[in-house]
Amino acid sequence: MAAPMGAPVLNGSDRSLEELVDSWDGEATVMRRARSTDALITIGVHSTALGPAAGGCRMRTYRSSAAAVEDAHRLATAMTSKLAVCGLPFGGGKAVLAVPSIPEGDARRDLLLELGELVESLGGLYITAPDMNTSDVDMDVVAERTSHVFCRTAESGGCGNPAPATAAGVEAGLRAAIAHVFGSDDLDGRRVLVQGVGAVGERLARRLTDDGADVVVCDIDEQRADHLARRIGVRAIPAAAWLDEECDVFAPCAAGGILDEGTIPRLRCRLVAGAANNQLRERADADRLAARGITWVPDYVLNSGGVLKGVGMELLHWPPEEVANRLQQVGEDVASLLRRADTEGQTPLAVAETLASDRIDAARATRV
Ligand SMILES: NC(=O)c1ccc[n+]([C@@H]2O[C@H](COP(=O)([O-])OP(=O)(O)OC[C@H]3O[C@@H](n4cnc5c(N)ncnc54)[C@H](O)[C@@H]3O)[C@@H](O)[C@H]2O)c1
Repeated sequence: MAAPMGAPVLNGSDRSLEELVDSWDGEATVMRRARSTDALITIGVHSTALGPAAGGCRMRTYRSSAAAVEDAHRLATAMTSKLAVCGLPFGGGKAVLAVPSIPEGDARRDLLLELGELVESLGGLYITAPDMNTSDVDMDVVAERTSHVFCRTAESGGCGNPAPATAAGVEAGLRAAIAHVFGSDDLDGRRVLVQGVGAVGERLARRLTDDGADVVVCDIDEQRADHLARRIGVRAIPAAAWLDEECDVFAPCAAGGILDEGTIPRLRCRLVAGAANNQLRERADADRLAARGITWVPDYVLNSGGVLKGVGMELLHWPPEEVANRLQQVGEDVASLLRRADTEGQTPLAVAETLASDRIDAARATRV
């Protein structure tokens, strides 16, 4: 699966496929070589303790099949925690479409149909949705082969693009975290650096600007950041300068793995709260942040708005007002998580992990 020059490739670790499958604590690793294109379809089902495994379908380029499986495992594991913390009756899963380059036209359609067939063959064990490089329009195609899919287009009866709901949930949680750290949720003049102004980051930057925050944006696509900055009247900085920018809040809304032993000592903020999945390179990074006195809101607690809307509307048939309430609830969840972390002298990550595992253990206990 050689990648073309210039395509962003995820390398993964050097572990073999066998090691990855043997060492994962998930329930199932499903792999299928696509018939139509040079692609590997892999689905990680991490846990069905709370219900069928739900989670998005990521399309991207990987160095190897092992790197793709590793990503599916990592993302599925995070979905288990996200859905458990949200209190939703679903487990965690994730699909990865590992492609040499992002397909368009018929090749894309054929690949999505094959994903639909694979999902259908699992009989409801896993329910798919959009993720990186896939959209609600793609989910309409997947739905031609399976009913186990959510976040289809509004025209097809789905909830549409989840990004606006994700951004709304992030803002609610971010305000609660600001109140916790700074003593007031007033955004007026509060400097927030938004890294990545794609589907979620752009919406978050707009919302925060409307509410009076002093927003600074950056993106590896520097033209995108500059355009947005001009349109909403904020400042853009070069993507590489994110560690040099002094701010109250750093809101990562781009890639994962950005917080590690190299970057954490250089952060110039008191709070890190953003939408990006898997922000920590390793678990110990939560302790490194705490040791520096920086409050970090676990990403899967803050970025649950999209899944709350998709699952709520399409799988649990919540009315619109219930969806809106649940998005605001992200703020209350973050506030109570941060309070508990302070009271118990634990990191917010440790508290979120306990919350998730308590819910999963309680569900297992009632089944026995
Ligand atoms: N879309 C959702 O509803 C949703 C839900 C939950 C979590 N997330 C997570 O939030 C993050 C953003 O999602 P999105 O849907 O907005 O993605 P997107 O692809 O629309 O936007 C990502 C943006 O980040 C930029 N970017 C990538 N790497 C960068 C880097 N190193 N520095 C600066 N900018 C960089 C890209 O150029 C792009 O503009 C991802 O980590 C995603 O997994 C998204």
